[in-house]
Amino acid sequence: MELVTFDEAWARLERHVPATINIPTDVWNPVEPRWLTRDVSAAVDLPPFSRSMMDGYAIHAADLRGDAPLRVVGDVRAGDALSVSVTPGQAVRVRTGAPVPPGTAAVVREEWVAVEGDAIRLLRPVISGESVQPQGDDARRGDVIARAGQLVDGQTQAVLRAAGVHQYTCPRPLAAAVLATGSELVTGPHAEGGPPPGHVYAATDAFLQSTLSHLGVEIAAVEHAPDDLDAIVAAAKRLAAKVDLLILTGGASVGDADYARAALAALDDDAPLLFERIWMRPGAPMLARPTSKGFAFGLSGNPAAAYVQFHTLVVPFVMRWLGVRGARPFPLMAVLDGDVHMKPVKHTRVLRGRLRLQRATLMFQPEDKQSSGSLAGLVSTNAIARMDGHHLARGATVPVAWTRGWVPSLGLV
Ligand SMILES: Nc1nc2c(c(=O)[nH]1)N[C@H]1C(S)=C(S)[C@@H](COP(=O)(O)OP(=O)(O)OC[C@H]3O[C@@H](n4cnc5c(N)ncnc54)[C@H](O)[C@@H]3O)O[C@H]1N2
Ligand code: MOO
Repeated sequence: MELVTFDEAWARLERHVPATINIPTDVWNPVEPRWLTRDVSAAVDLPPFSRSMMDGYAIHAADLRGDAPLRVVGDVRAGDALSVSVTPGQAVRVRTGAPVPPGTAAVVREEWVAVEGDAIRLLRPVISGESVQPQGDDARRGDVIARAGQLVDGQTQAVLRAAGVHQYTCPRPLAAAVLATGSELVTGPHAEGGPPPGHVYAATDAFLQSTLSHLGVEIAAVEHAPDDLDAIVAAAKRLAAKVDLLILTGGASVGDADYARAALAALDDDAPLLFERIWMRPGAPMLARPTSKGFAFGLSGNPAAAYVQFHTLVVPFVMRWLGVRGARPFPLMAVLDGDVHMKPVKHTRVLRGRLRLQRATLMFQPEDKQSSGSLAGLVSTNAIARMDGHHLARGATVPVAWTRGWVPSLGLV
């Protein structure tokens, strides 16, 4: 069976990212993370009118440094339409957020004036433009305010709304299904006294689901199937016809009860398997192929191996699919905090561990246990690191990717 290098596996995936169907999205709906497929321009000036930044008095250019009393001729509140203007010798009371009247050179905050009946007197000179935000100061109508590839979350939506944008364009949300295979899997609530002999509790779909959900992918189904070729093929076909992304786990290796390859091959259309084994450890047995609705992966049964396959290749692939232009495996570099010695193998090793900031340096500390049978460390794992070769000394620089903490990592690709 052909083994491909890690970089070749990514190159093949990159060439097969499905085309997205772009849909208009309403800026007033709460949003899962989305990525823009087109630049967005401001529909109105931001702010839409010149406004006061303080509670105070709008005054004319002729009165910025005078100490003569200024007659207060009007009062404008936030939300009011303007009906007065400011002329020399006059002031208009304004509130924070109110439009400033025509003729305004500055707003003097109310702490800086003495009120004398229906007039005010400046307690200090004011500079031109003080406490006034001009119309279009932040962005002008027609300016590009968010570029294609930009993350849209509540923060971006706030800007789009403020700039009068009602809709933006991003890929249609993806739906995914997970099919966990293995007759040994116990999928219900924990039984008293542990699982039946020879059985294990299903684990992998928990992190697949949560990470995909964080990316805004809808989880349409999570199913389990025993090691039975017909059952797995039937479930895989049914799910692949329904969702954009199908992830099979287990049975990815070469045993006579390993059916992932047959199940993926049986999917309706005749798209090729892009690869079925990678020079990667853990995580060598991994399958990938386009489907008529999208894409399917077969991940290793070992949860730790599946975790590595998922975060190295599936997550950046899905992010590309969602429109994150820069998404790629191991987008960051970190300094290794510990020596790593491994058996010499031809594989690209992927280490699980913890990223943390030490002063201004990102440090990666590998977990003690790196075997594909070790799962317990994932409780504190928040990153993976790439290791080519079998020895790395403390202080070496390694390519890394976050596996948790989506808010920082989304901005970093
Ligand atoms: N003769 C060979 N045997 C194996 C090879 C090989 O090259 N030749 N490759 C090994 C490698 S490397 C890996 S990784 C595993 C992957 O095998 P499968 O994808 O076929 O996985 P399974 O056999 O189905 O399961 C492996 C292991 O993981 C447990 N498991 C499965 N699914 C789950 C789940 N959802 N939650 C928790 N645990 C799960 C399962 O009980 C097994 O213990 O193959 C090697 N074998
Ligand atoms: O590829 Mo396997 O995950 O090394 O055990």
